[in-house]
Amino acid sequence: MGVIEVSDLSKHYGDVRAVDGVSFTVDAGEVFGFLGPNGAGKTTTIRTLLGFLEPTDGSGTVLGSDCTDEPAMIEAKRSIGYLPANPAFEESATGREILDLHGSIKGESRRAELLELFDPPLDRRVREYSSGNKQKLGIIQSFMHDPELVVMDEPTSGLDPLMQQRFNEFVREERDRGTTVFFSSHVLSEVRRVCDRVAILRNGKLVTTEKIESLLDRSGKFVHARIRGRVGADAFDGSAVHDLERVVVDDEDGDRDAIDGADGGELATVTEVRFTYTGDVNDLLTSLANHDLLDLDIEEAPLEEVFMRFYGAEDGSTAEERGDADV
Ligand SMILES: Nc1ncnc2c1ncn2[C@@H]1O[C@H](COP(=O)(O)OP(=O)(O)OP(=O)(O)O)[C@@H](O)[C@H]1O
Repeated sequence: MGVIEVSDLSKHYGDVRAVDGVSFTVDAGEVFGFLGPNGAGKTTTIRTLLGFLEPTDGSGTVLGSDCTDEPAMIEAKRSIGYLPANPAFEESATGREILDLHGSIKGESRRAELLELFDPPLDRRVREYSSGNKQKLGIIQSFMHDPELVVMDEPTSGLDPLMQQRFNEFVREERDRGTTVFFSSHVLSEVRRVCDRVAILRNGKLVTTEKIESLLDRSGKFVHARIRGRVGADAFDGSAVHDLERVVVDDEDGDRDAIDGADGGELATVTEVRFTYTGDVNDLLTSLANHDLLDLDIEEAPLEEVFMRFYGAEDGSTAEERGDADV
């Protein structure tokens, strides 16, 4: 049995189908990313699973407890850590008082260790906290009783890049200790570093559940190259190249400074190409090696691109289903 099991779960607010027939399973010891754009239904799913909202239809269990069974959920929550989106701590309390309170209810065996990693100003009142410090307090609060499962709603919002990196390392170590982690995000680059699997939600429906590597393989790389000389549109042709943009910049006035990086005594011409690449990366490097490169960037395609490529249409049909040529 999965640590979280969701079967045909729906939650409607009047006419709004916030969650609409969603099914997935989170296995013990995995880091599972719950991805989707704003308004996709991530928070509603999480709050329903934790028993804060009544499902309209379908079912969910967390650590074996039915999410609609209040006494069972109270018991299960001893072994669950939860970090809501925008945690609402008592504003007049200090961080220390908040941790003391949570510790007295659920336990705090890992408090000191967590405070070494995430260090909010404990003696200040929460109303004076920055959003990043609130988030750090929330992370400590959700892990300090050493739960089996931690559920987090957009955990890195408000954290600076260094803290985000520390959080990612921490989550990987947690997985190695056997903790199951389920967290929502709308940023693929954020989850790709830590997740084993992801589910992608759109308009309340699940569009895919898959291993992060296979999603990244399918979504491809974003390539941006600056090439000395004039390069024809056919130089980067082929079924693995998508959304090719090519700009040729001629330095007709002989003003060499106009083209950054194009040096030498001759008139400079530079071709800039940008495209998404979904083929074998060795083939990409072979074709790039045929050119005199001035600069090259290759990075993971951003989630927005992945959405557009696979789930772009408003009706939820994928480009593949619509038979778009450029897939
Ligand atoms: N209490 C409510 N009453 C009516 N509609 C609601 C309510 N809460 C959420 N919704 C709607 O349900 C849909 C899903 O919202 P939800 O907050 O679950 O999405 P989300 O994926 O968590 O978004 P975000 O990334 O912006 O937090 C949205 O259309 C939202 O407007």
